Amino acid sequence: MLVLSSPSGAGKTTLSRKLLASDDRITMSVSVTTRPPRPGEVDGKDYYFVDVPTFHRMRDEGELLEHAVVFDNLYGTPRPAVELALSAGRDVLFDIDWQGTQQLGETAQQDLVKVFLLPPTAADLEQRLRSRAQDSEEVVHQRMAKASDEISHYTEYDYIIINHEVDDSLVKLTAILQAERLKRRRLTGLSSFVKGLRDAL
Ligand SMILES: Nc1nc2c(ncn2[C@@H]2O[C@H](COP(=O)(O)OP(=O)(O)O)[C@@H](O)[C@H]2O)c(=O)[nH]1
Ligand SMILES: Nc1ncnc2c1ncn2[C@@H]1O[C@H](COP(=O)(O)OP(=O)(O)O)[C@@H](O)[C@H]1O
Repeated sequence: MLVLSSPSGAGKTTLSRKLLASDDRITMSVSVTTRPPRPGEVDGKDYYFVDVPTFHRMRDEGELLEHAVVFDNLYGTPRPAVELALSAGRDVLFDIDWQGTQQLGETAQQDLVKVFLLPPTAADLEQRLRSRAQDSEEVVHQRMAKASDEISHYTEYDYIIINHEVDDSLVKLTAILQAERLKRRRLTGLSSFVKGLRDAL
């Protein structure tokens, strides 16, 4: 389970799309949210857009692996898709905030790799939020105001990427993923492979 968190606008969505396009062993976890869709966002692809009662029902029936309030909206990770992907041996990428990351860590610390993305400067962050051109001035202000609080959680993450240039950040994220996949405890079938090797020697 690879988690990518950052203050809004640092580039999580952009980097996630690039990783998904370049690695066929990882699946995106599509969250549910009560936030209204932005122009161009597709239901079931970017998010599952639901109303508040539907979100509450999913939460109450245990259908969410984690959930949190972010910028006055509800967000959560549907459990079945994640469990299905993991049991099929796939990796899962999460674009979730620090609250959700903490909740995943409570049950799956060993299976979690946590990456925090930082903007190079405050001015870059503001410019990226504006360049997305999908949020109102008020929403941009609200997100800038929250950025410092979000960033304060960077110490809870395993890896930090300062997102200067997207392709360079992708190289770094891919390196993290490859190294984590090679951790001895994550290599299924390793002991029988080594046994076979040793028996042949
Ligand atoms: N805990 C949690 N956070 C989420 C989830 N989905 C998205 N988020 C976070 O909610 C925040 C706002 O997301 P969004 O409205 O798409 O805005 P953006 O980050 O500016 O693109 C971001 O920090 C996301 O990482 C989720 O399922 N659970
Ligand atoms: N490394 C980067 N350099 C310049 N612009 C970027 C970079 N990464 C993302 N952006 C732009 O910044 C805006 C916000 O990026 P996005 O991926 O939506 O952020 P997040 O998902 O973290 O809120 C988008 O317009 C995106 O094209």
